[in-house]
Amino acid sequence: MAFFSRPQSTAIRIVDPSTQDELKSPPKKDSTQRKQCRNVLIHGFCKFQDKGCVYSHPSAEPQSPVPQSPSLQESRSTTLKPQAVNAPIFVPKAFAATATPPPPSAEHHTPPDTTPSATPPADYQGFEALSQGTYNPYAYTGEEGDVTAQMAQLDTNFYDDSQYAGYPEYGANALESAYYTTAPPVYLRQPLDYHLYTPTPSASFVASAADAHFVLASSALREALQKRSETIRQIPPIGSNLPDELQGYHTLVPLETVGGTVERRKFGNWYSTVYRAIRSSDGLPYALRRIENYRLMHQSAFSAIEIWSNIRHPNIISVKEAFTTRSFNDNSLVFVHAYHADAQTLFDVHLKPKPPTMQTHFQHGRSPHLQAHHPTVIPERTIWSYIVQISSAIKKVHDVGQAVRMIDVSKILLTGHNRIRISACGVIDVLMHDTHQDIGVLQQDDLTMFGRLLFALCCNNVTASSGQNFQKSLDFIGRNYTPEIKNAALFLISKGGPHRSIDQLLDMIRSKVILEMEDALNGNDRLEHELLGELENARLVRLLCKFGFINERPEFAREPRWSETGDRYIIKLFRDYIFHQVDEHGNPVVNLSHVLVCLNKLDAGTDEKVMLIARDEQSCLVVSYKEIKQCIESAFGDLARASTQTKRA
Ligand SMILES: Nc1ncnc2c1ncn2[C@@H]1O[C@H](COP(=O)(O)OP(=O)(O)OP(=O)(O)O)[C@@H](O)[C@H]1O
Repeated sequence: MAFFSRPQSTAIRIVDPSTQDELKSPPKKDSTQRKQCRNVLIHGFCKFQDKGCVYSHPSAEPQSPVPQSPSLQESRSTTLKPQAVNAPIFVPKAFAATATPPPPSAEHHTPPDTTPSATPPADYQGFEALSQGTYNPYAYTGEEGDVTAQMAQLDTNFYDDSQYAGYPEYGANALESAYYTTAPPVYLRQPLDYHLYTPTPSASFVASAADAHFVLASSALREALQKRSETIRQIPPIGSNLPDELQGYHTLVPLETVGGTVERRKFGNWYSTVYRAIRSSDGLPYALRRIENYRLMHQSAFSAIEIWSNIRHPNIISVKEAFTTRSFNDNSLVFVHAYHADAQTLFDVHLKPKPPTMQTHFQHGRSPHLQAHHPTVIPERTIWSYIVQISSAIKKVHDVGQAVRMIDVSKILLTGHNRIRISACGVIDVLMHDTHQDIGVLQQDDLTMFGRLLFALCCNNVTASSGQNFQKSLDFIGRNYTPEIKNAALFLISKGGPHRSIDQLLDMIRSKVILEMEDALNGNDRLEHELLGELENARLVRLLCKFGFINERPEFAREPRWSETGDRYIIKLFRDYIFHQVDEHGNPVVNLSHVLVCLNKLDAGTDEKVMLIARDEQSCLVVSYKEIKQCIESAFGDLARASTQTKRA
């Protein structure tokens, strides 16, 4: 059985190196068997002697004018010398299996023939190409079979096709066609290093440390998203006396303080309360708006909900459904909307009087006493952003022949950084179903309500557009904002004719719409940038899962060969090396950085060596991360194959 095949080489006894004979490196290929390099004959030296030229170079010493690069020298000096540990060369099973290069495949290993009919003699192609700056050592086709074999060997050692089998988009062919179709000939197939974190664009192009108009700075964005998750998982307050279940929704949590001394505002003529609830069928949170004591007279009132449930717009809170219920011990009407965790109304954000602060007086060194909050003027850019977003939402609704009917500071929610959405859509349509009104008139009302909202936001006062405040508010807007804002507010609030439309407003503010689009696209780039940074999060989990599958399988508990020899033994010792280290006092070392460093190196398959010590401390193994990676791939492959065989049987 494949699982139990005995490894070719395993443990090395720890012995005194001086007592051991020096081991010889494997003999190199006899260069005299190869043709002599013509460069040496013609020029007396070959520039490419150490750079891939496969011909023989009899006098090796001073003839190469090209000094060896430090990195090359270094990599040679750091190459494992088996003598150093006085041990035979360790060849793990998986490695040994792939050590013999497979027959060269034309598709992958033969260098593409780039030269058309008038090809210069093969031996001189290198110089020609060099003079043209396109030198490719592997296109030096004098002994193509030899080069191809070398490439095949290199290829096999660097890259194992099977590890990408599950990822068609990472497949070697896909990569080649994606990256190299128009490129000049390649010497080696370079797989995408998908185990490496891809560098994100320079901070000077995508500034993730600072707030963008629609996206917070990277750290603040993460914090906000964490807080949202926390909010979604908040449990209902004890003694809230809410129904356990409501038409397929459970775990109701009120989103506003109710009862006690809290003054309740009315939704039209009715009291309403908003809850977050979890829908049983999909386990997701939704916002439930309950209208208390409302008796629905006609089922046809819900027809508007059907229309609203089909409207999708980034500035409208989507409508899911509506139903009546007696679960609250009254006749309640419930509207279900999309839930946006941590959303706040524009009233709460900008207009609500804030609690008094003492900060100013402390700063001036005077005795602290409470200072009333003075509302701050909302920046013009923010006002324009709100205007464009609300206009866009209104346009969508008017285009489908509906009216929003509720554009108010208490019904527009701030759901993200400068992102607003109109909430409670469809509610008035149901509540006022019996009062028939012309849709054109309702759409004109939308514009007027929009104008009032603009006055309220610019002047920090919900009654800014009312009779006695109107002139003062207009002056205030004139002093604090550009004339364009004032014009837009006047256009919306004025009793225009029936031709006043949202399209006219959009024409007036075209330049601001473009600005908003720029910011939205920049926000998109920022989010892609953030996503790129998170893309490879799963790779260490994948590795740990493989460890979990391989280590200590109970069905092999009585089979010492499963874990005590071969690849599995190396994996077991490596697992000890990562997780089970102890300090000099025998206490466990719990060092997460060590774990992450080891797993990252393992995933990358680096050439760095580690010494793995047997549990009895009588023997050790010196293996590279690359070899351990191959052991894991091989052991996991055995398991994966066995699992599919069982299924087939
Ligand atoms: N879809 C939603 N997703 C998340 N939170 C919401 C949603 N709809 C409303 N809320 C939150 O519920 C709370 C109450 O909303 P509501 O519309 O009742 O506002 P209000 O200021 O209490 O107005 P009202 O006078 O109508 O009671 C607000 O804090 C709002 O942020």
